[in-house]
Amino acid sequence: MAGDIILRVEDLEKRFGGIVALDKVGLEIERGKVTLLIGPNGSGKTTLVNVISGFYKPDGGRVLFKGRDITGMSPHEISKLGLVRTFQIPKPFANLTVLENVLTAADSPGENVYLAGLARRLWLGFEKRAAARAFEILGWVGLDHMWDRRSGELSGGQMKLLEIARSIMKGAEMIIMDEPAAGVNPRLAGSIMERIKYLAREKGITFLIIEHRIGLVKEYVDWVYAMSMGRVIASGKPDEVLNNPVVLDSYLGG
Ligand SMILES: Nc1ncnc2c1ncn2[C@@H]1O[C@H](COP(=O)(O)OP(=O)(O)OP(=O)(O)O)[C@@H](O)[C@H]1O
Repeated sequence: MAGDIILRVEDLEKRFGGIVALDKVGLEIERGKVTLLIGPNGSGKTTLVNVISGFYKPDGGRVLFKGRDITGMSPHEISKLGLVRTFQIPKPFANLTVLENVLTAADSPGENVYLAGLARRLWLGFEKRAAARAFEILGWVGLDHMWDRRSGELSGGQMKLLEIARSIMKGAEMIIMDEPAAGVNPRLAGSIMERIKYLAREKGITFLIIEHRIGLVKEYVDWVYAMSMGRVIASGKPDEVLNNPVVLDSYLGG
């Protein structure tokens, strides 16, 4: 794939006892695109994103983000560099409003501010900027009209959009998402994917998504990687990969 490569994975290996979960996996993700990772159960998709985002240490190979070797860094360090994995919003956060949920994802100005004795003035300035930024991001995901609603009142689909908003507030340039279309009806799944596509096209945010409901998402993605038994078995434009006999066989075999 040509273009600006934001993430490169080289010869990644991960074993669990005798199981080879990743067998020299390599891939390239282009900036500002939506890339879909598919494969039958147990093919290594979750292990791959766990290694990329720092939750597992690989047994071999490298992960390069924006040209920098991030292999073996902690999830927190990786997230600070702009590669963020979304997670379900924790239960206690359901009582916060939509805006508060986005604000809690912001980086505070840090301890030095307090030590400087200028705390209050700087803090207020920070809060004002953070609130303006949070509103802007809520607009991008189409939740700005719900800013003062309790997050617990949101639908499953809106919660997914809130997860994305929190990631962007954290400074994400690339977002890894597990099953954005899971548990939402097909029409809503389409509107979530429409937003993801918009954020990629218009805001330059890169997405890597794992999704089992391929039919619902394929029209919104730019590139597909297919895995089977710990290896990448095909990559290309969605229709090419999804009609590839090797890929179809891997699902039948699984
Ligand atoms: N923590 C672990 N300990 C032991 N084996 C694991 C662990 N995580 C994954 N595996 C094994 O590694 C292989 C790849 O699993 P992985 O969960 O990455 O696949 P997947 O493609 O994400 O599957 P699914 O679509 O079902 O989520 C499987 O054989 C799985 O049993």
